[in-house]
Amino acid sequence: MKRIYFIVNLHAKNGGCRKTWGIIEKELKAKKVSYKAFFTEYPGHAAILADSIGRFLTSDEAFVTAVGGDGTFHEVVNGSAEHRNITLGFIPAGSGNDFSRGLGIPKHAKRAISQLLKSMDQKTVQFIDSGRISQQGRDHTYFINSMGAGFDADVAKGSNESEMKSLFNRFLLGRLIYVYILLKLLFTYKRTDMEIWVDGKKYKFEKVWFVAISNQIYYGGGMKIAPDAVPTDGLLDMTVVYSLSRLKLLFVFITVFWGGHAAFQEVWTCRGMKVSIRSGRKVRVHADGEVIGETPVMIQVCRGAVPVAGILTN
Ligand SMILES: Nc1ncnc2c1ncn2[C@@H]1O[C@H](COP(=O)(O)OP(=O)(O)OP(=O)(O)O)[C@@H](O)[C@H]1O
Repeated sequence: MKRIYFIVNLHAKNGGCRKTWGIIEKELKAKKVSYKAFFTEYPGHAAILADSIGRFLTSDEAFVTAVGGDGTFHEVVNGSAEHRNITLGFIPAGSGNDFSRGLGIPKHAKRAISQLLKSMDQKTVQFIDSGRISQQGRDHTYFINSMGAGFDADVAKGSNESEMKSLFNRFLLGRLIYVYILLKLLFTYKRTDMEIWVDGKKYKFEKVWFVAISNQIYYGGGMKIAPDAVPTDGLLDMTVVYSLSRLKLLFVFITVFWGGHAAFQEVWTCRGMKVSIRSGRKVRVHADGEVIGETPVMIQVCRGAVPVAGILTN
C-alpha cells in the first residue's frame, strides 16, 4: 500500500482529537503502514496542507486522510479540490461528525482506520458528489455535507465560537452545542424574504428562516435534514423553512431529528443541480458548518468529484 498522508487537527472536539490520533498512530505502527502526519496550526491550515501534498506529489496517486471534525474535512476537501490525484479518507474526531454518520464510517477510531486501510488496499474508492458555492469577488468554496443560508448559518457561527462547546464536549455531549445555540438565537433572529432558483425555475418564499442544501442526510450533529439525500446521485437536496412562528419552528426542529419536518407545509423540499439564493436582506452563509460569507450565492453540484476511501454507501 502507498504511503498515507494524515492531516490532523488536534484541536477538534476541543482537544479530544488527540486521543483519537493516539489510537490511530498505534494502529498504523502495529500494522507497519507507511505514513506521514501533518498537524494543523491554525484555522484554514488543513486546506493549505492538502493543497501542498497535491502539488508535491503532482501526478502520483496520493492518499490524504483528515483526522478531526467536519470542519477539518471541509478544509481538506477544499484544499484538494484541484488535485485529481488525491483520494481522501476521514477519521471522525470532532464534535458533530456528520460526514462519518452519513457515509458509514465507524465512530470508533480503531474500526474506522481498519475500514480505511482495507478500502485502500482493495481500492474500493467511491466517488462522492460535492457542491460548489460561488460568491461575487471570492474564490469558490466546496461543501461535502451541506451548506445553508440564514438562521442555520448563524447557529453554526454561534456553535463554533461558543465557550460552551468545550463544556459540552467534556461531558461527551458535543452534538448538543447546535441545539443549545439554536435555542439561544431563536428569539432574536430576523427572518427575510428569499428568491431561490433551482435549475432555471424561480421560487419565492416569505419570512424565511433558512435554506439548507444537502449532499447527504445529516447536519448539525445528527439531525436528518435531508432524509432522502444520496451523496452519489449527482443531485443536491434543498430544504426551505419559511413563514413559521418561533414557537412552531421549535416544534418543527424537534422533528428534524427523525426527518419528520418535511411533512409541515412551511417546509419546502426539492432536488436539483444548480441553485441560486437571493434574499431581501443579506444573510450569513455556511459550508459544512463553517461561515464563508453572505447571500447572494450560486451553488452547483459537482458529480462524483471527490474520491473517498473507507466509506459505505448504498
Ligand atoms: N491549530 C489550530 N488551532 C485552533 N483552531 C484550529 C487549529 N487547526 C484547525 N482549527 C480549526 O478548528 C475548528 C474546529 O475543527 P473541526 O470542525 O474539525 O472540529 P469540531 O468543531 O470539534 O467538529 P465538528 O465540525 O464535527 O462539529 C475548525 O474551524 C478549524 O479551522
